[in-house]
Amino acid sequence: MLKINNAKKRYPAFELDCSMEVHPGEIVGLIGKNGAGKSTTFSLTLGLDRLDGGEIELFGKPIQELDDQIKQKLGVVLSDSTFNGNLTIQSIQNILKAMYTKFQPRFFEEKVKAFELPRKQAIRTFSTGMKAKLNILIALSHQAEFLILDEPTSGLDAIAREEILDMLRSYMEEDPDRSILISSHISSDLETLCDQVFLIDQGKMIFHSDMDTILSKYGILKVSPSQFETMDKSYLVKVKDETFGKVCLVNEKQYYLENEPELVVENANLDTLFTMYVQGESK
Ligand SMILES: Nc1ncnc2c1ncn2[C@@H]1O[C@H](COP(=O)(O)OP(=O)(O)OP(=O)(O)O)[C@@H](O)[C@H]1O
Repeated sequence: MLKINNAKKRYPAFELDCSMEVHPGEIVGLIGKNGAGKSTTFSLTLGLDRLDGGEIELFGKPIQELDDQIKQKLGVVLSDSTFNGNLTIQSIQNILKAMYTKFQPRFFEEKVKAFELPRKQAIRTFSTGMKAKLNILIALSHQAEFLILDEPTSGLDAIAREEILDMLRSYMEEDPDRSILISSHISSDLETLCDQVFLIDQGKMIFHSDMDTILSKYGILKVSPSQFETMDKSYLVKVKDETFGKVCLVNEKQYYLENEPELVVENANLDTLFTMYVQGESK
């Protein structure tokens, strides 16, 4: 679906060099703190920015050859993407109908109603949440094979976020070959949705794993300085100083549960893993 091989972008104060893949049937999450390079990766993937090196292939074709046929197969939400603010949902629907051969008017109208979005009001008057809902509806409205979603749930309350995540799950269930690449600041959203997760920091991919491995293997140990001195460090990935001692990220929590019963082993989630990878030190 998508293959990014050492894609490079150089700005005066930032350099991106990243590789990642999205296979058919996968939901892949991209996490990174503000300014890590997520939006730059998305822009390069869509050919909106010029590559300074490396290769990107979408549907098996170099991104430089992105044509209308491929664009029909993509559903996109970009953080700054929106239609002209004077347009209404009514007029946007007409535009989408003309743009996409597989535009689904019934789906679009049903969801507009379900989200209680006004059809005849200029979209510049919409709240952040209303705009976010509209953007995701637009991306889902033409039976795309691949969704590329940069922060699609940003600005949404918990209930609306869950509705969007459910829509994405239904979208995947309709066709096993569909894929999603999604970024979010809200790790819990990605945790319940994604099959694979990539972590980007300062323009580089610093971690990649499938979600099952993260949840089943990774753990957090909170240890005193003396416990840290004596503990087995074979599966220690990152360490961070805290007032009580150290927080340790380990990638074989079962080993510590079985062999170091005096240590408290907590499950790692995407949030803790992200924090430890970005703020922690390697052993
Ligand atoms: N056109 C540009 N010119 C110069 N620097 C840029 C340009 N676009 C992005 N950058 C820089 O590239 C870096 C990465 O930005 P990017 O928007 O990709 O981060 P991000 O991970 O999407 O952040 P956020 O979560 O805040 O949206 C930032 O330091 C940003 O200032």
